[in-house]
Amino acid sequence: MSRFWKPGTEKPVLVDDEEGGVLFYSSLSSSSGYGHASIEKQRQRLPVYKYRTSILYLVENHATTVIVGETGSGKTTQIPQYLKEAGWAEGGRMIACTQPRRLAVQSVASRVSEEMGVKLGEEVGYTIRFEDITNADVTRIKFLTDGVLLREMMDDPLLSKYSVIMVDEAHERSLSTDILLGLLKKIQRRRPELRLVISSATIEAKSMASFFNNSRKRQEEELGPSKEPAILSVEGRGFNVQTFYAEEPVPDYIRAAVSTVSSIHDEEPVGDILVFLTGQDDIEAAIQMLTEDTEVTRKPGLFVLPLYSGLPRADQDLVFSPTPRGKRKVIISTNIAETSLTLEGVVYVVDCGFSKQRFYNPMTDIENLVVAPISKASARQRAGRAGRVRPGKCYRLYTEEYFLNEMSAHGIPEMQRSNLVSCVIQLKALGIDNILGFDWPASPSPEALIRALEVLYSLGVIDDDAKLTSPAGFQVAEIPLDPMISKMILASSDYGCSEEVITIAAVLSIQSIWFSVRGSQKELDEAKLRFAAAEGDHVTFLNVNKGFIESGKSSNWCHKNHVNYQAMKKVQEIRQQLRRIAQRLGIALKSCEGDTRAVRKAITAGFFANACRLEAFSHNGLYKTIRSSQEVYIHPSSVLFRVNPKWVIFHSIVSTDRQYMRNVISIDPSWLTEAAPHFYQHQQLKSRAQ
Ligand SMILES: Nc1ncnc2c1ncn2[C@@H]1O[C@H](COP(=O)(O)OP(=O)(O)OP(=O)(O)O)[C@@H](O)[C@H]1O
Repeated sequence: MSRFWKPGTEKPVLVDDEEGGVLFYSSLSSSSGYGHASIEKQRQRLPVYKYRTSILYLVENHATTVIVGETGSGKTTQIPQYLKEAGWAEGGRMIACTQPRRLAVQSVASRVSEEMGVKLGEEVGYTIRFEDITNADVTRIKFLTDGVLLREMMDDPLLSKYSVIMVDEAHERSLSTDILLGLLKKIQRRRPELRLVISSATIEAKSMASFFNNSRKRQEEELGPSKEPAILSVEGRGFNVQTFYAEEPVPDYIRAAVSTVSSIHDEEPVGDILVFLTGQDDIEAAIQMLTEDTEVTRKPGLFVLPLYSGLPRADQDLVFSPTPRGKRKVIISTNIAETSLTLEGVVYVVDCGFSKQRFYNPMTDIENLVVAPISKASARQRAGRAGRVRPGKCYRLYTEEYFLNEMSAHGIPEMQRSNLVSCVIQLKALGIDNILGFDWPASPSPEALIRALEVLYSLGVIDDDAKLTSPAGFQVAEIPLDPMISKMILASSDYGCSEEVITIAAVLSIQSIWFSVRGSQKELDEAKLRFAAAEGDHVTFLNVNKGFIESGKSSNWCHKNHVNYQAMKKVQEIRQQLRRIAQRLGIALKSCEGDTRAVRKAITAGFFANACRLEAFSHNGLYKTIRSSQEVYIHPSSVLFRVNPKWVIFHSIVSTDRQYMRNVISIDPSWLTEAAPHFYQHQQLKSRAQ
C-alpha cells in the first residue's frame, strides 16, 4: 500500500475468517431521516441483539454481569435500551452507563436519544464535569463519566436512584473507573437489588468477575440474585477490518502517519481517515505537515481536523459533522477517540502505537506524563474505530512481530502509576476512613497512598485522624479539580487574588496556550518574550489572558502572538465555570490588581510540595526538589529557562532526557513554611539554603 506496508501481510487479524460472522448492515446516518421501523431493523442487525434475552436473564438473576463483545457489536448503545425496555427504569428509577471520557459520553447519549426518537436531555441524557443535560423528572437512561458518578456519591452514597449501573470500557482501568468499581462492590452489599453490568471489548472477564464475587461472604445466598457474577461473551462483529503492519520499525511516527495518510488518499477509495497520535504537539505538527505547501505532502481534497481534550467543544463537534462534498476528512486525534466513538465516515485508522501516560514514583514524589507504548487492548480499540458502518482498514505504524511478541496485553491500571492525592480525597469525602484496607480491583502501592495522605495533611485538607477538615477539606473536595489547584483557589480568597488565580487554574487545566509549529520555535520564543514576567510562567499566563481580553478575544491577535486561539477560548469557558463554583463556596471574587506577590503566595499554598532550589554553584541550571532531592531542570518552554531563580515551584514534570519542570514560578522560601509548617521545617530550608 505504501512503503511501510509489506504486500501480502494484509491478514485480517481482527476477524476469524471470511465467513466468520461478518454482518453487513447499512448505516443509520444522523441526518438520514430514516423512519423508526428502519432504526429498529438496524438495531436488530447488531451482534448484541441475538443476546438480548440472555443479557436480560443474567441481569435479572445476577448481581453483576460481565459482558465482553467486539468493538462495534452494540454494547454501549443497545444494552441500556434493552434494560429500559425490560422495565429497569420504571418507578422513577434510572439506568446509568459510565464512560471514561467526556466526548464518548456526549456522543453515545446523542446516538441513543436519536435511536429512541427522543430529545437529548429528556428520556436520555448525559452529565459530564461542568455540564448536566438531564432532567431529574424524566431522564431514564443517563450516560456519564465515571468521575461524575463518583461525585454523585457525595450527595447520594448508595446511588439509590439507579437500578442498574453499567460500567463501560472497564478495560481502561482509569483511576476513576477503579475507585468506582471498588465503591460499587461496597454498595452492592448494602443494596442487593442493585445490578451491575461491566462491559468492554478487551477486558479480562474472569479477573473482573472474581473481584465482584461476593458469594462466599454472604449468608442469605438463596435470597435475591446470585452473588456470583455471570460472564457473557457476545460473538460476532460489525464489519471486517483488515490490519496492516509496518514492514520495519518506524523512526518518526508523526512523519510515518503523515505519509500513510498521503498514500491512503492517493490509492484508496473514498472514506475518512482517523489517525491516533499522542498529544496536541504531535497533532499540530502532523496537521502542519499535511497542510504545508510542498508537493510531497500537500494534498488537495483533504479536510484535516484535530481532536484532543483541550480543544473547545465547537471544534471537537466538527469531527462529527458531515464531510464536505468531494473531500476526505482526516481526523488527527489523541486517545480520546479510542473507545466508544462511532465516527460515521471513518474507514481507515492509522495507529502510531503510543499514547501519553502518567507515571508516578512515590519515592521521588514525581509524576511524569510520558509518551509510552500502548497495550494490545488499546490497539484493538483503535482498530475498532473502523468497520463500524462499513468495512475498514487499520494501519499500524509498528511491526507485526512487535505487536505479537512485545506489546503488553493490557496496560498497567492507572491506580498503580498515578499520584493518588485526588483519589484519596474522594474516598475521604465519601467517608472511607481505612484507605489502606480498601478493596481495590488493583491495589495501589502503600507508599503512594502514604505520600498522598501526607500531602493532604499538609494542605490542611485532612486532620490528625485523617478525616476531612471543616470547612477547608470539604471545600477542596467539592471543587472538581486536582486538590492542589483547589487549595490554591481557596487560598486566593485570603490573598485577595481569586480572579487571577482562577485564570491560572483554567490555563493549567489545558495542555498549552501557545501555538507551536515545527520550525518556528524562534518566533514563538520571541512572542513569549512579549508577555514574559520575571516572576514566571503563571504570571505570564495572566499577561497573555489580559492581552487576549483587551484584543476583544481576537483570533488575529492570537495568530500574531503565537497564542492558540482555541485554547484561549477554552480557558474563558473553564474560567466562567470555576467562578460559579467559587461563588457557591463563598469565595469572594476579587482582583489583586497586579500584586504578583499575592498571586504567587496563593500558588505556594497549593503547590508547596513542588518546591525546588537551585544547586549552589550550578552552571547548568540544576535544581533539586526540597522533599526528595530529585534532580530537575527548568523546561526550555518556561519563561524562567536560563533565568534560574534560586527558589521555584513547578506545576508538573515532563521527562525526556532529563526531568524538566513545566510551568514554574519564583518564590521566597519563607512562603513555604508559612503555607505548610508541617511539611517544611525552618531548619530543613535553612540547611538547604546553605
Ligand atoms: N453515531 C452513530 N452513527 C452511526 N452509527 C452508529 C453511531 N453510533 C453507533 N452506531 C452503530 O452502532 C454500532 C454499535 O455501537 P456501540 O457503540 O453500541 O458498540 P460497542 O459494542 O459499545 O463498541 P465499543 O466497544 O467500540 O464501544 C456501531 O458499530 C455502529 O454501526
